[in-house]
Amino acid sequence: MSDNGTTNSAERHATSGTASRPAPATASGPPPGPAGISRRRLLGTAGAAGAAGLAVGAAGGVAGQRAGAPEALTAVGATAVAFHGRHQPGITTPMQARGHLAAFDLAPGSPAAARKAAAALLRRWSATARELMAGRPPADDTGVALDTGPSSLTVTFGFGRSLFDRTGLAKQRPVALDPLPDFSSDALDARRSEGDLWVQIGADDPLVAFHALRALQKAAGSAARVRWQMNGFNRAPGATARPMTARNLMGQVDGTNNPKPADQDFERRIFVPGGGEPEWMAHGSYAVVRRIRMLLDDWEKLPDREQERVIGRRKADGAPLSGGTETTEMDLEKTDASGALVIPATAHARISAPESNGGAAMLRRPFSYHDGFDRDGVPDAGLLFVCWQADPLTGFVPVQRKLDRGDALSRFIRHESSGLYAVPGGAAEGEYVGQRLLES
Ligand SMILES: C=CC1=C(C)c2cc3[nH]c(cc4nc(cc5[nH]c(cc1n2)c(C)c5CCC(=O)O)C(CCC(=O)O)=C4C)c(C)c3C=C
Ligand SMILES: [Fe+2]
Repeated sequence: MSDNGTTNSAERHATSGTASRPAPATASGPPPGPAGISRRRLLGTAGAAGAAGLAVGAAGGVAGQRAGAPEALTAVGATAVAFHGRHQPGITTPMQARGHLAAFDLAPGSPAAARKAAAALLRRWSATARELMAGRPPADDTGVALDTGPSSLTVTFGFGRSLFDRTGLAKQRPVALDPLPDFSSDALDARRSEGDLWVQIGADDPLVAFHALRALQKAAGSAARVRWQMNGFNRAPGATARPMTARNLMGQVDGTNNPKPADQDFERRIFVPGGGEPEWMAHGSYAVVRRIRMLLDDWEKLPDREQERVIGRRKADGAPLSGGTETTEMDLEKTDASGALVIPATAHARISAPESNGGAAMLRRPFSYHDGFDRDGVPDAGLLFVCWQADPLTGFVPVQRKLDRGDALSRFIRHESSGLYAVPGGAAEGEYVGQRLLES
């Protein structure tokens, strides 16, 4: 990261397509002003995000829009992501420090009434998300996020398979929403899976994230009830000296080989094309959501050398066991003096690589979670795995099938819940998310 906040191509390559974010404005460079950050640095940060293809509003202007808010915020608080755009926010946006995932079920009613209620709800939710993402509190505000800027808040909406029958829109249901196959390692809890509507919230401030969750739940009113809800987190912006790929709760560098927005085939792999099927999903994407518990007591007994063989990458820096640095391509053919594969045949990174799956790829954008310890002190912790693709049948499904058959990591994880959601393209100004479906 250079002083003016721009990310050079080598640095961008060295981090996940979604994990890179600016260093805190106060970490280096000229001394900050009394309010914590100079205007030059603030604008530099917004400029860098814009150059990376991310939708960012006028960071410098956000604080001024709120009566009683501080005159200037740090870059963390001031960064705003645009609600309107070709794609919904929260897909290519850098991963945020805090996340909430929630599924809602529509209230019982006739298909016509349910569709009308869903349309009104998405209109209300879109308006709430747009205001909150710009740092403007809703009319009946609880005050939870007063004093903070938008803090890179994003809200993303998706539709589950069950929504289409509930609303009489079965003919509009994408084939891509067909149920995921059963996997032998699944231990799924139906009550924490699927749902008519899905909401993903991310923000770099925990109060901002909770505020959005509560505002959306209240905006649902009697139209929909929370079916399940999960809380997650990632490394806080500025916690590392330079932008670095995230680590998960097993301590691994996780996200290295994600597709990058600069890749030539990124759009094709992650987003449904305009004019694709069905039409209302143009520029949308499909999210697979899995709550994956990590069996940390077992994992942490394994020596680092063995942990590295499970993944196929070094723990310290994420470099492949075949050599080089984090960004060096894996050499899947390399053998040692005894003729054994250096990256074991069962290594997670080998089995999940596009080269092992006919090119199948997905954009992984997870949150870690920790929901406490049981009576014996066993942690309920792991990954809220969220991956994005233009079609789950050519993304998640073939890769998970292969992992299910021979991944060395599977001994240390358990898939406990699952959801598959159609996430429509971004709403244009004056539109709400999903309007093209709900008013078709
Ligand atoms: C079906 C998709 C995947 C699931 C489920 C999954 C779970 C999972 N993964 C890790 C840790 C790592 N995964 C890494 C790479 C990686 N994983 C997947 C897919 C799934 N992972 C892919 C497609 C890739 C990229 C492979 C490649 O192209 O090289 C890595 C290595 C670093 C990286 O590239 O991100 C780690 C570490 C955990 C802990 C986990 C479940 C809890
Ligand atoms: Fe993985």
